[in-house]
Amino acid sequence: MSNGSPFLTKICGLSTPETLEAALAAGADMIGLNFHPRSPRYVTLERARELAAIARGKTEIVALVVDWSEPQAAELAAALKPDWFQFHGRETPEQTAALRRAVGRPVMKALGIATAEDLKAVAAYREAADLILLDAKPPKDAAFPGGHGKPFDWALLAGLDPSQRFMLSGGLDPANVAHAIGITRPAGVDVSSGVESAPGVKDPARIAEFIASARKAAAALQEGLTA
Ligand SMILES: O=C(O)c1ccccc1N[C@@H]1O[C@H](COP(=O)(O)O)[C@@H](O)[C@H]1O
Repeated sequence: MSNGSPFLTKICGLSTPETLEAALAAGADMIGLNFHPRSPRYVTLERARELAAIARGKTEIVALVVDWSEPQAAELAAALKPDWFQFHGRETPEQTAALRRAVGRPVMKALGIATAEDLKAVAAYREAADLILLDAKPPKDAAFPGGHGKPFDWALLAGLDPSQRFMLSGGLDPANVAHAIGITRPAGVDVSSGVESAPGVKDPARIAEFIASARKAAAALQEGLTA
């Protein structure tokens, strides 16, 4: 659980003004714009700028990229001016640090978790990234590395250094997010497919339900911790 910092909710892969407005109305702390071309949530720079103009100052704008070079990422930083970058590929700790220097803003680094062994990688990113995002690993034959709506075994996180701040993602949805928060005590939660009616099609009602359920569970946990 985050040590005193506010609990974060992130709705990722928004691609229309209507669903972005739904995320804002529901109180999303972060919204993700997905620049991975093979994703069903992919947005062009033009569309991203349109969405960012609506979102700026109301929520934190996160640009999601996969295995980009430093010049590519710096160019997007200048063109979009997101508040955060999310690196969701195979970026090493050194590449993550170099990318953070290149974009000049906070970064979150996604790490795939399938076994206890995978947790060993987390410590190496502690200095390189501002936030760690623990996600499920993609299926073996997947065309893109995230957004598959599959959870990992949350009990594995009992083996994580308790001082490690992280955001949880992978297969979260309105029905399971409270349970996931209770088990893993994350600093925040990130969702994409769990608030969709079809791949890439966000559902405003599910977005509202997800955020309300996550906030309620985080508040209950916080109360329990401070009582
Ligand atoms: O959502 C995508 O299409 C995507 C594509 C490439 C990299 C990451 C992607 N999404 C991220 O994956 C996790 C989990 O998503 P889900 O809730 O299981 O669908 C989330 O962090 C998204 O930001």
